[in-house]
Amino acid sequence: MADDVKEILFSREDLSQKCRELGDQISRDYEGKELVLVGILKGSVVFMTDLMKEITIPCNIEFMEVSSYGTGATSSGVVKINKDLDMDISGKHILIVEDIIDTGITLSYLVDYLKNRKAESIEIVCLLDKKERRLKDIPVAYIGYEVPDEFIIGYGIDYAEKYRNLPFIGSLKDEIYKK
Ligand SMILES: O=P(O)(O)OC[C@H]1O[C@H](OP(=O)(O)OP(=O)(O)O)[C@H](O)[C@@H]1O
Ligand code: HPA
Ligand SMILES: [Mg+2]
Repeated sequence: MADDVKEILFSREDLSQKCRELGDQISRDYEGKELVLVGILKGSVVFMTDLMKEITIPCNIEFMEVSSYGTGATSSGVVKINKDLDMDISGKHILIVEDIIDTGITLSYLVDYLKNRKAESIEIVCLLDKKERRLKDIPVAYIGYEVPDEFIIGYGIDYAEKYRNLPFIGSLKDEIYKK
């Protein structure tokens, strides 16, 4: 699996430090508010578990499962909701926890989808931002790192369902996905 990595972009240590920084900032910003973290499966699974441990104020956690990439390296453009929220989010402060924003199609669809549920606020924390490829503009309140226009894997993020269990974030060798 590690042989398929072109370059390690963020180490285990970098990522744990980044979660600490984001957790501190979120804890300050949401002090006294009813915070619900909404992890977007599957990609956000590792980021969500690391980030939530660094948040020092009370919060609920929820998950949605959303997909648009399938086994390819480009967005299908069609966002599929495989699992919706379990709780009523009216009056709550929603913080969507996402691993990567690329075209922006997934997050803009999601925010639109959740808009009429009477949440007090809806914001996004996204670990990685691949700015160069953006097709849909969407404001992201908290961003971990900017990444180059490479196919990213590891720390929950897959190519065709593989590499999610790598403990670091890297780019995938071109020959693996540009066939
Ligand atoms: O900004 P976009 O171009 O929409 O891309 C970002 C989305 O793509 C990936 O999800 P994917 O559809 O691969 O599902 P997964 O999280 O289960 O891997 C990633 O986890 C984001 O949700
Ligand atoms: O670079 C990426 N890697 C994996 N999944 C993704 N979904 C959007 N961009 C990416
Ligand atoms: Mg994926």
